[in-house]
Order: sequence, then C-alpha cells, then structure tokens
Amino acid sequence: MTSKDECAVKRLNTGVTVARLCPGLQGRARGEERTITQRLRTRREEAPAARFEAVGLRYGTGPEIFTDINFELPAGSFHFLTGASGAGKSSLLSLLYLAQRPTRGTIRLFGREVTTVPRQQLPIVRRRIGVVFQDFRLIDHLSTLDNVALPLRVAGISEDEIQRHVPELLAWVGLRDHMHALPETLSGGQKQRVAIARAVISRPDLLLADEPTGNVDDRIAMRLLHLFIELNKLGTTVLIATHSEALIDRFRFPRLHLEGGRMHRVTPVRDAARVGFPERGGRDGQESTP
Ligand SMILES: Nc1ncnc2c1ncn2[C@@H]1O[C@H](COP(=O)(O)OP(=O)(O)OP(=O)(O)O)[C@@H](O)[C@H]1O
Repeated sequence: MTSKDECAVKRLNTGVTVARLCPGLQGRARGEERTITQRLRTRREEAPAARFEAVGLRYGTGPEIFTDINFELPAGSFHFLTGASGAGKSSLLSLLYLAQRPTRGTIRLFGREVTTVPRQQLPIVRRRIGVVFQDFRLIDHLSTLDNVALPLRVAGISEDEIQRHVPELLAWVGLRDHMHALPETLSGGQKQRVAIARAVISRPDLLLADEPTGNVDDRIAMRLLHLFIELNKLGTTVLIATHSEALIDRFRFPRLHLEGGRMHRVTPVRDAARVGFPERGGRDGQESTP
C-alpha cells in the first residue's frame, strides 16, 4: 500500500467521503444524501432487512444443517455472524442472497416474503444486496476497475460517474497501483479488497460478507471494518461472518452465533445495557477502545 493510499484509507473515518465514493443506485444520486437523523427517523418505520421464521435447510438427502432458525436483522443494524467451521455461516448467507431456498420456513427480505418469489423476480431483490464471497468470485477476464464497476454498469450509471468514483474507492482500499490488473495477477488479500470494493460501490441496502478479512493482515482488516462501519452509518444493514476474535472483541457489535443448527443471539458483555438502543448514528455497536 502506498502512503497516498494509506492517507486515503484513514479518511474513511469521516463517513462523508464514503457517501461520495459509493454513489449508490436508484434514487440515491450524489447530493441527495439524507442526514443521519433523517435516516434514523425513516429507519424506525422500515421493515427489517431480513427476517427468518422457522427456517430449515438440508443439502440433498443429507442431514438438516439448520433445524429451526429464527432471527431478524433490523434495518440499519450491524451484526457479526459466528460459529465453528461447518456450523453453516456460508449456508446462511447463501439463503440471504437467495442463492438457495430453505427446505422449510419463511424468509422475508426488506419486508417481502422471498421464499416463494418466482425465480425471474429474484434479481430485483438481489440488486439491493452486496455480497463479499469467501472465494471472491471475481470475473477473470475483467480488470480490477471493471470488476468493481460492474454493479454500476448494470444499474446504468454513466461512464463519467464510474471513472470518477471507482478509481477513488480502489485507492482507498489500497489498490491504486492495481486498477488495470487481472484477478490472476493479484494476491489473495488484493482480490479480497476488489471483492469488497465491488460489494460496497453501489451502497447496497444489505451487505453480506463471508470472512471479508480472512486474507489480509490485522491493520488492513481494521481499515476494512471501518469501511463497513461507515457504510452502515449511511443506512446499510451489515452482516459479517467471521472467525476473527480480534474483530469480534474490538468492535462491540452484537453477534449471531450458529450452533447445532440453531441461531443464538450474543450480546457483547461490555455493552449489554446499550444494545438495541441507537447511539452515535443509530448503530447498536461501536468500536471499543483499541
Ligand atoms: N453445496 C453443498 N452440498 C452439500 N453440503 C454442503 C454444501 N455446502 C455446505 N454443505 C455442508 O453444510 C454444512 C455447513 O457448511 P457451511 O460452509 O455453510 O459452514 P461454515 O460455517 O460457513 O464453515 P466454514 O467456517 O468452514 O466456512 C457443512 O456440513 C457442509 O459440509
């Protein structure tokens, strides 16, 4: 990472800059930002970003990996998703981004029942979701810049806007010198940052990230977390699947923990009294003292 990139990443704490960098889609044009207070007021009236009711899942004829999952992601919330390897974190995320349907139960996204939605209507819901996949899923023949620009191009954002925002966001995540590189020439950590930039560039309503800091060092991991937090302050509901105790300990966000096919809500002990009560921008978790 160059020193210019480092300065850029430090600016992430402002939030205002993230709003400028990630222009968003559909009615969230630049210059039309709602204030945090307006967002808070609106959020109270918003349906939960996601709601699972008695959800079960099995692959083929295998055992049920989820027996009875019930939980809700309130609009604008920030949660970590934890669980031992094989507990079902990636499977839960795949239900949330509609890559598969549950064996039973009901899933609502943004207030809409999606379990039975016809397949051709799924892209409308998916467009509101940004995903950072554990295996990145970059498009091999597209450069870093083109991979990240993809959601904006699909949404019909002008090339002018794309050329203004994408390079700046890439510089922020430390990829200024790799904008024209193909994925095969990037390290695991660099690919991960491309995947993150692609997921956040459209300022989705719901951001799902599967081990988004698994391939980077602690310093960059903290910076990427700040990017998610700033996005969350702008209204995005965030769910991050992670094994990283460093992240979980350092940031006092509530945890959804998968174990034995069920979901358990874990309230950060240090912050137990405050969880659920909006504070500093309405988040129910904040970074603890480093
Ligand atoms: N496509 C699939 N077909 C069959 N079984 C699967 C499939 N995907 C996952 N599983 C099984 O479902 C269970 C949950 O897997 P999943 O990958 O969701 O767990 P995880 O918590 O994300 O694990 P990790 O932390 O190791 O990434 C495991 O037993 C796994 O073998």
